[in-house]
Amino acid sequence: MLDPGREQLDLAPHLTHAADPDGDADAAAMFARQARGLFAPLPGGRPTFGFRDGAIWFHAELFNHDRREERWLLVLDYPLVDQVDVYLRYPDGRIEHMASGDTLPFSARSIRYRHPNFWIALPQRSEVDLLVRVASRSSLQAPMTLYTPKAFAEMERDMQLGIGLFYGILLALLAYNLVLWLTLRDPGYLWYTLHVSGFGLVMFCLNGLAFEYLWPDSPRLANLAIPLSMALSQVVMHQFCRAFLELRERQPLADRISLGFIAFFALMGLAAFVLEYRMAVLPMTLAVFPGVLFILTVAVNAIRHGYAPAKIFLTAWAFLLLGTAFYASVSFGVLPKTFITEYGIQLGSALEMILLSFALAFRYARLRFENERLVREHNEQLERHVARRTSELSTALEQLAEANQRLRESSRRDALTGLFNRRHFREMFEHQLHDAAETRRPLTVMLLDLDHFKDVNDTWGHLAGDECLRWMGRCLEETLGPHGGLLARFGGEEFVAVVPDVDGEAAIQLAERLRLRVCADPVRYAGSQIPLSTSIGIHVVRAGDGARVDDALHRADDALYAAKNRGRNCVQVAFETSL
Ligand SMILES: Nc1nc2c(ncn2[C@@H]2O[C@H](COP(=O)(O)OP(=O)(O)OP(=O)(O)O)[C@@H](O)[C@H]2O)c(=O)[nH]1
Repeated sequence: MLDPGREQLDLAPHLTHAADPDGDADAAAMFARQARGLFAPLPGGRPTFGFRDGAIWFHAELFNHDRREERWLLVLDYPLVDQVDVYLRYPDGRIEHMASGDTLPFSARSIRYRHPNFWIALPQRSEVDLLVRVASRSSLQAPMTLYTPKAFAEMERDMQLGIGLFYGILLALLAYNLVLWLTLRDPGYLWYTLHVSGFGLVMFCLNGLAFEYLWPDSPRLANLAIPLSMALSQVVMHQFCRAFLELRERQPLADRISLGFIAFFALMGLAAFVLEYRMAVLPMTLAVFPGVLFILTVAVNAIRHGYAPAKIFLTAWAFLLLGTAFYASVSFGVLPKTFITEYGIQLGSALEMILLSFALAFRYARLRFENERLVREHNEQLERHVARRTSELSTALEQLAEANQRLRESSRRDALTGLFNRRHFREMFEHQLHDAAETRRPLTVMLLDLDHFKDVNDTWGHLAGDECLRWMGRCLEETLGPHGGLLARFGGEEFVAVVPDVDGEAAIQLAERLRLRVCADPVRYAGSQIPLSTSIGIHVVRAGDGARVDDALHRADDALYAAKNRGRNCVQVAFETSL
């Protein structure tokens, strides 16, 4: 009864049905069967029959009480039905026939809509017999609704918004992650993009939109697209999980099982070209559930092993499963039909895709941090290594500098007495002469020679002689050192000293003190006491003399020679020297 004010009517409670296993009965025969009362109520009140050969016929008697609405739209709310034939028998015996379904071109439909639909004329206050024949190689379902044009437009408006939102989200995620993949080249993004594409394509086919928009003139492609898109979506879904959860490295056994699923779905996809529709779709549909359970298990396992990105991954999958459970519970009458429950799969999968995109970003960030940490650690290690090497090098350089310094010093010193050697003395003396000339201050040059030193060697031996030379050095340092004297061994048993700022009597007294110091105590060596004496020649260099090193030394040497001639153990001032 289409009462006044009624805008739409779900036909399921009003339908009876009869099976036609061979699918060859015609409308006249079925009208006759119905008249004989051979049509039965729907099993469980639902027009759902699973995979069935042949056809199912449905019957309803329609009576339009509404004065205004004579034109109604009959919609079969299931897009995958192969063939739908609608017969209307009017009171005058006239029978009208219309056909639709995805074995016919899309243009055969009454209005351009993703579900098969038919305009039905229902004259006022007359009884019309509705007979519908449904045949399909996919699951046989025939949920039918009658709409007034206004009710259909309003219902469809809401539906289009929901569908648009769903595919909009999918497309945005697809484009965004495709760009990310092109930029970052992380395979996870590629498999995610393909997963979204595969899933989107399946939904597009199942919604009937692929037939409407992609291949409206190819019923063959519309039928082939379902198993192909299923196979593709499952292959990339498993591949995405493998890549995201890093199964090859983290769970090798699960990785092999995953590869098994991929091989199965890939083969079934190929087989869809040759196998009958049902043979291809049924095994795949059955394999989807263990596949999903498997993914849940490996995700839980990954979390248990401390792989943090798997948490978001699992949450994403939980949303999809929850959405699917909502949808299924409406089908089984457990939950009421609301926006959330009816569009559970779409909502769940949209949330799943969004969360998976977050999961990918999280995983990528984690990989980047891990990389940065490794690089940082490596750099720190390198820096420590370089610092250690640098400190070793600088220590070695310091040691080398010290050794060089020692070497330089030893090259300046006489090994026996520790005084400067002759070569270094000449350099230093030259500087002193120069400074003295500039500052116009005097310098006293003393040349000393041990007396009869040959006898010392001959009597007590060379080692005793060496000890005497060392003693002589000490006497020089003790006596002239405090006066800033430049002291050197001149050669053999000869010594030289240059004392600055000393001249005249002071110079003679200083030399006398030195001479007396040398002969005051005998040198003690190996139980022997060796008496020593020295002769000293003095020359005083004055400012303005213009004296050179050799001149000064010659003069002092002459004085020394004179001291020797005077009988030794005495101090002699050079003749030309003016004290
Ligand atoms: N033990 C020792 N003797 C040295 C060294 N250098 C030179 N002599 C000795 O010093 C002696 C110098 O002797 P002479 O030049 O004859 O002079 P002298 O015996 O000191 O006599 P006068 O100088 O005339 O008093 C030589 O016997 C050299 O062998 C040395 O490094 N060690």
